[in-house]
Amino acid sequence: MVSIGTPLTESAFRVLFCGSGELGKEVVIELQRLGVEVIAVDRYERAPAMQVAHRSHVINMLDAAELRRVIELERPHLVVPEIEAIATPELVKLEEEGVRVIPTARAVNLTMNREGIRRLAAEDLSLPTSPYRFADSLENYREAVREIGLPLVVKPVMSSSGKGQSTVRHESDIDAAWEYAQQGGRAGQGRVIVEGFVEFDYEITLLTVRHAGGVSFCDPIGHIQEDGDYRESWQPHPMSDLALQRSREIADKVTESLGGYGVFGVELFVKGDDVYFSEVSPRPHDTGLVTLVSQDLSEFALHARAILGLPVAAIRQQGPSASAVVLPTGESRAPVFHRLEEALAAPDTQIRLFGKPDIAGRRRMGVALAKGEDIDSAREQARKSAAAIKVSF
Ligand SMILES: Nc1ncnc2c1ncn2[C@@H]1O[C@H](COP(=O)(O)OP(=O)(O)OP(=O)(O)O)[C@@H](O)[C@H]1O
Ligand SMILES: NCC(=O)N[C@@H]1O[C@H](COP(=O)([O-])[O-])[C@@H](O)[C@H]1O
Ligand SMILES: [Mg+2]
Repeated sequence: MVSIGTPLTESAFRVLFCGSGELGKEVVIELQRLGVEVIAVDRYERAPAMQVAHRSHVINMLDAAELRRVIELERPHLVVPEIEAIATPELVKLEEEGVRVIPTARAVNLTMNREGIRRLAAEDLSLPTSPYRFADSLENYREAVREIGLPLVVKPVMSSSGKGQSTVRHESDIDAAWEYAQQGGRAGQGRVIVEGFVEFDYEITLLTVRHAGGVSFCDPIGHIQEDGDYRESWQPHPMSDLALQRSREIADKVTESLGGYGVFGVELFVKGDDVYFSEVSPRPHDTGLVTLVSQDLSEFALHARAILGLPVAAIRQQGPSASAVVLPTGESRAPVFHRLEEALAAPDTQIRLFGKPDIAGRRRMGVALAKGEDIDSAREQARKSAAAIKVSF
């Protein structure tokens, strides 16, 4: 039986977020609607989820002692990792001491490092993936490149949103990709994964929900990535029955192995009827922002329900829908968003502005969402709406 008390009293059900970006913000809003007390933690002040939580802490989440201090101070019923860059081995220890980590500390620890999740998927679970090698010196890297062959993709083992990632198509780009990965990784001590380039027809995110009533799949989300970072997503992405069945089998296997309750974003490459596992987020996925308009229960609402141990009886897809990111480049501690009337002029269009407190270079600051007669028109409207938004710095 799940019971929820009263926020800010001794009966409160407390949830602590490690990471407070745009994805966490939407989950926090859903938890607030269920009367949960929410504590938001991140490395900087006024992060998006902090602005809708009951209170917040600013710490270096990669520092094990700091992470432990905040969790012991707040004594949350659940700890919800929202980004990868956390001292996950400390979460494993805390879990052994009785702290509940979503979905599990092992899942968070394995997926924070590309090596952990890739070896689990390819070697333990025998799921199809791109060919891969790991390297932590320029010499080993060059050898890995020779073994895999061009074209290939180089990524720091610890990075996300495409940071430090490059595709190598020509001999002359090999060393530059190593250098770029050295600068782009976080806390990875220079280790990289070298992956054979998969010439896929399309790629999808299969949102998979593990909850008290079993496992549910959302309709597949198609997306476009540039520089390893998402630009547009849409749902439902058309697929053959066989490719969809294989996708669900892969998603079920990998999420079952990771265990726990919550939403997982299973990233898959599809070529014909062949499906390759790429990676998985043990949390809502950025491409799943489209579910804010495409489903009756968004991926954020689903995560909230699942982690609380509540059932998900059905997920209703509500027609062709799309998202397009608002991704400005500039320098500011108080950016301003203009021409919102134009962005919202068309019916069935919404925007989210994340409220990030500053920008230094390129940063995702918002998203446009649209429904349409078909996927093409939904995508066109989402792109138009995102492009209409002008940012001043
Ligand atoms: N082996 C590969 N073959 C072809 N394309 C790839 C390969 N690996 C990555 N990509 C492309 O780069 C994108 C980003 O890669 P990946 O998901 O591994 O990076 P990431 O930094 O973890 O991104 P995010 O955190 O946004 O998921 C993929 O969605 C895909 O478009
Ligand atoms: N692909 C992972 C992803 O989209 N994560 C989302 O971006 C935030 C970091 O944004 P920032 O880099 O602008 O601070 C994270 O907190 C999370 O919400
Ligand atoms: Mg990815």
